Amino acid sequence: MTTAAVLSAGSWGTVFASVLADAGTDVTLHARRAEIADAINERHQNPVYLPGIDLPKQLKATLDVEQALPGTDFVVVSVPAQAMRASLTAWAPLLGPQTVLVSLMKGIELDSGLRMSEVIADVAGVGPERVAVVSGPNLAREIAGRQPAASVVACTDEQVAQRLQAACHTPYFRPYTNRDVVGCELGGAAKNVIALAVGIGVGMGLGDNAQSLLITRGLAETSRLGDALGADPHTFSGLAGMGDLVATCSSPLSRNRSFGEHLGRGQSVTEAAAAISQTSEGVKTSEAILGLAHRHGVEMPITEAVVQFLRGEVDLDKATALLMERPTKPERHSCTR
Ligand SMILES: NC(=O)c1ccc[n+]([C@@H]2O[C@H](COP(=O)([O-])OP(=O)(O)OC[C@H]3O[C@@H](n4cnc5c(N)ncnc54)[C@H](O)[C@@H]3O)[C@@H](O)[C@H]2O)c1
Ligand SMILES: O=P(O)(O)OC[C@H](O)CO
Repeated sequence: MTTAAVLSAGSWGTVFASVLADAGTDVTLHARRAEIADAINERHQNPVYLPGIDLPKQLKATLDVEQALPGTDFVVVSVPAQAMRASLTAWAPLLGPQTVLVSLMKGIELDSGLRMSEVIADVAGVGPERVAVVSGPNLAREIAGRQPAASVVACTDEQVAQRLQAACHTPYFRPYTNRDVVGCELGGAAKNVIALAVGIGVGMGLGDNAQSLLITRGLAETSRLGDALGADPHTFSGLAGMGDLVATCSSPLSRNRSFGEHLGRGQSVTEAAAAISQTSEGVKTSEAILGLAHRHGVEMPITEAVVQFLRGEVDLDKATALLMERPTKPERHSCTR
């Protein structure tokens, strides 16, 4: 039987662990709080992150990472992107020599500009063939209700991707494989920034035309950066690109879009963070992506406007003007600079 440990028991970690369990994988979920571990083991619920949702009865939770990790086929990491390096540094000594590490995270490390799979490889000292990524239009609460969804399992080693695909394939969760780890991770991280922008627009009372503008040109600027980073341009029209962008920008379940809505209604970043109270990766990842864009000479005007607004350098009217008053130009294929 395939075995997996999932670190940790937030929204997506809990739901992806449930998917693995429903797929027949033997899963242990690591929780940081006793109330969560006990509720999962005794009542099959995670009352903090997924109140009212019934989890698979075979899903086990533990507070003891030394019990969860040793000897597992997959170690799945699902913590906020900016906390990943420190968390994995503590867990790395417990990893087995064959274990494949799986990132569920959709962020870029702020200080280094590294993607999560790069941070994992760096901290765990493993090659790219032992690091996989799961990314796609996967709003945790819908999947917790076993509503149909698809995703992408990306790894440079196709056989590793296929093993993970089999370990998480259920009647309601359909994973595709892809060898383009760069494109899948960038698509997942950048869509959070665009979802912030769309949410801000919604909060300001802007209509569907403006939302479509941000989504479409957001995909264009993401594809430009992907081109510079060596991603496969086709990835951005797939589930980890356009698919996730549309789901996140359209759904009231998205924390990033909701965070943006609070900002668009005039709340501060601190007030919006308090209102959402869960991970909204786009806030810090916007800075990281803009840093990458500058380093590679890529124009990302929507990301730039989001960053300037979050830094308090421009207000919403000025941010809107920055985007709308840019020089006009032909609409080109999205991955041409
Ligand atoms: N929720 C979703 O629908 C969803 C779907 C796909 C991908 N993701 C991605 O998964 C990642 C995790 O998101 P989430 O929704 O589970 O977030 P969450 O806020 O629901 O849970 C975060 C988890 O990380 C833990 N944590 C928080 N700070 C930590 C720290 N400093 N060190 C170690 N652990 C810490 C928390 O205890 C919690 O278990 C993010 O990168 C997110 O973009 C989320
Ligand atoms: O709630 P968000 O904004 O973190 O988005 C969740 C998932 O990434 C959607 O695929």
